[in-house]
Amino acid sequence: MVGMTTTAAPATTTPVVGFDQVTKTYGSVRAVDGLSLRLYPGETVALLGPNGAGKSTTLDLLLGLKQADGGTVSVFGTSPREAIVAGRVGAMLQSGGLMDEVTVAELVKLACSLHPKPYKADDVLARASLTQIADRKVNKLSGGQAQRVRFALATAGDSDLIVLDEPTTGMDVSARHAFWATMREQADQGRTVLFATHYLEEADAIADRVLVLHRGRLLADGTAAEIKAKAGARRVSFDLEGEIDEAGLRGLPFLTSVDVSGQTVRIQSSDADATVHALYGLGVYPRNLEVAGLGLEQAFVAITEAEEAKQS
Ligand SMILES: Nc1ncnc2c1ncn2[C@@H]1O[C@H](COP(=O)(O)OP(=O)(O)OP(=O)(O)O)[C@@H](O)[C@H]1O
Repeated sequence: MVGMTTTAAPATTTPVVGFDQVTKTYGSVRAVDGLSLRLYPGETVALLGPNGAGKSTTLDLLLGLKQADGGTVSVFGTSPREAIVAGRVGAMLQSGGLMDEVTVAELVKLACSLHPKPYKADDVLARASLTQIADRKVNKLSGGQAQRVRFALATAGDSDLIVLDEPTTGMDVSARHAFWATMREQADQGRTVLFATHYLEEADAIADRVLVLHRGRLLADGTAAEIKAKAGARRVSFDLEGEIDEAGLRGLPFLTSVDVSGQTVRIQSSDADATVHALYGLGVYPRNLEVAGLGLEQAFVAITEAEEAKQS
């Protein structure tokens, strides 16, 4: 696993979230498998993983919506339930149903009235860009607008931990930007933000720590840069003239993938220097040669595929 996060937390600091050897099974499926992790104040943490990796189950355990079969889950040193009752946790869940027959403003006011440390409803509406549609019935909202209402409910009061399960699904580009700008403000004020996402570019841009889950286990834990470095591979692209000997290219050492499109070749290699050296050995002369590190998305695919290969 990638080395621990760069966030230096003193050993005496009570973690915001503590998972200690946590396991959760559904029948024969181990959704969470001996998971241990600690989150500290002020961290913005992205939880990544392929479908079925256990992200939602992890968040449900953390919110006390599901009980672990083994291990312990603590939030601010107490049980999830106690932390939630104390108003320390705001959450936005993937499939959280919204009451239908009420207006956006009524629903947000209700959430504020239930929060132990509420914000003013008008401020919550404004922050989620809902003021214009405050009088609209919740069942008349578009998918992206409904997401913004869920976001408003998660930020109805002054919580220290904000948990978001795929928060920007369905939001358009400007709604996403506004959403993450607000989340940055929340983190800058010392709150911990934990979000599960399939948008790796969001994780790369927003998170200062990235957790990669796979089959309920933590495969990597570090900054986005550390995760990219862990994948090790590099992208090499170049143009060739004339007929391209694809079979020859596929025989190059250290390759993890080859893609030929027209006269352009894109490869991934775990040792780009050796691969390029061998390329010249084939007697071909690459033009416009570029070597670059992996993006977070490619690194994520490389790490999870390598794990799949190990297990199969
Ligand atoms: N209530 C349930 N009953 C049975 N199996 C479940 C239940 N909830 C989740 N699972 C299984 O547990 C595993 C982890 O599911 P989970 O929803 O936590 O993954 P995820 O990483 O959030 O996936 P996705 O990215 O698709 O949302 C999957 O194999 C899933 O099928």
